[in-house]
Formats: sequence, structure tokens, C-alpha cells
Amino acid sequence: MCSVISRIKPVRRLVALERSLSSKTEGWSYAATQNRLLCPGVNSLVETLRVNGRSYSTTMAMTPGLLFRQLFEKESSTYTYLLADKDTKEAVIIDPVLETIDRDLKLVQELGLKLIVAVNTHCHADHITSTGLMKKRLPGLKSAISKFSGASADIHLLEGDKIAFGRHCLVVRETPGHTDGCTTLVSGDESMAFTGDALLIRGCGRTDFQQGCATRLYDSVHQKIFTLPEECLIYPAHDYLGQMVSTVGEERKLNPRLTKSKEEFVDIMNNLNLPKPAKIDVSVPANLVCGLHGV
Ligand SMILES: N[C@@H](CCC(=O)N[C@@H](CSS)C(=O)NCC(=O)O)C(=O)O
Ligand SMILES: [Fe+2]
Repeated sequence: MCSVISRIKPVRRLVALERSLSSKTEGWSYAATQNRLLCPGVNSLVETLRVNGRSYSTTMAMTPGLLFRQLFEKESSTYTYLLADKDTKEAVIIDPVLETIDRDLKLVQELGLKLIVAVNTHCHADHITSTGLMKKRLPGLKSAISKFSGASADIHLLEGDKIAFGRHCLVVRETPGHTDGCTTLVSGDESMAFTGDALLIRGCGRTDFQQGCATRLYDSVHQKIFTLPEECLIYPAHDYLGQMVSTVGEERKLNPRLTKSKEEFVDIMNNLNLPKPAKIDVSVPANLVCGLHGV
């Protein structure tokens, strides 16, 4: 754990806070409840938007002093995450996409952040990363990816490495199986895990290209992700159904692939019959050089 975590005192009493807004004429309502303890010192905020009778809910960790944003790129259904120390303004971005570089850098600038590391959870096959271009636009920014990805970067990550930003950090857990170089990045207080394509919400990354191996993925998820606290929030690199966040407990109980035996899991993965990602032939060579192939 990074040093700030050991200084957080356990919360003895939870304060229930409910805020509600609504518009009867336009048919929507919004409620935010701060009511669950994710781990000592860290509450969660549950936000629910009801539009025309349908509910949309998201949960986020409220680690003291941590700024957190989940961003979405619609063409590849990729989530990019921005995390920052509210005091020092040092920030880390996870899995930024080339198409949304202007949006992401505008947000960084608007919030007055100093982006110090741009990290990819793995060498993506479906979209081109913006880390290379970001480095050109933000001198001093460092790129990071697993040593086992085969990709070039300023920082090659290994199991247990810590990416520090201000008083916070992300801890690297190697979770190969979708690719050799897949990593899961866990917040220092274990309230959040950024699982890349290793674990998706009610799914997981495919294992039929880029060194994919179903038995390895099964072991990675069971040994490195399902061993995290039950309330730890799961933030994946993609979602194709509009889901935004899950928890370790939920996936341990409800993931239709990873609740099966290893043999059944391998059989499921060998029979997905998914079409190849449309951009795989340009994305992989580009992502091996921070997205700058042919530039
Ligand atoms: N249609 C998309 C690609 C969809 C896809 O293959 N997604 C990957 C993650 S990106 S490497 C995956 O592992 N999916 C697992 C699943 O069960 O859907 C495109 O053409 O880009
Ligand atoms: Fe992937």
C-alpha cells in the first residue's frame, strides 16, 4: 500500500446523505446516496438517474483527496480513466484513445491537472492509443505499459510496481491471458481495479488472438482480481452494453464465464466465434509504438 493509505483512519460511523433533484415535466429525476463503505476510510457514491421510468445507475469510490473521471469513446466502446491528486494536481490517465485526445487534454487543462503518466492496460487491438501523441503535446509526460506487451514506452511495468501521483498510487497486478502483457491497475486502498480487457462486466477479454490463452486468463482473474475485497469497484476497458462499473463480489457471483470451472471456461472461450476487431491490423502495429506507427 502507498503511504497515504496507512494514514487513513477507519470510518466509525457512516453518514447517510441523500440529494434529490427531479423534473416532473421533463420526466427525469436524479438521486445521489453516499452509503456504502468500500474499505476503511473510503465510502462510495451511488448516483441514479431515472429517465422516463428507466433507471441508470453508477457507483464511484470516494477516496479522500482523489479526483476520478470515467470517460467513454463511442466508436470502440472504450473507457478512459483520469485520476488525480486534488492537492498536488498530479494526474494519471488510463487507456486514452486517439480519437478523443482533444477532449481528454481539454479536461486535464480545465481541471488544472499535471498529467504525469499515460498508461495502457495492454496493447489494444481495436483502437489506437493516444499516448504517443499526448507525449508530443505534453512534454514531460511518460508512457507506461507492461514489459510483456512487447510495446515501447518510457516505463515498462512489472508485478507490484506502483504508479504514484501525489499521495495516491496505482499498483500493478499482471493479469495475462487476453494478451501476454495485460495488467490490472489497483488503487492503493483497493477500492478500485482497472481491469483492462482481462475482466469485463459480466464478461472477459477474448483469447483467440495476440497470445490469447484461456487457462491463463482464468488463473489471472481468479488469482489476481477475485482475491481483491468484495466491494472493490471494477472498471473495465470496454463495455458494449452501457454498463459502467461492477464490483469484485458481483463478478465473483454473476460473471457468466468466470463462475464456471476452468474446463467449462476454456470451452466457452474456444466457441465465442467473434469477428476480428475491424481495426486490428492497424491498431496492433501502431500500439506497439505508442500509437505513432507511420507518423
Ligand atoms: N467489434 C469490435 C471488437 C469487439 C471485441 O472483440 N472486443 C474485445 C475487446 S477489444 S481487444 C473482446 O475481448 N471482447 C470480448 C467479448 O466477449 O466481446 C471491433 O470491431 O473493434
Ligand atoms: Fe484488448
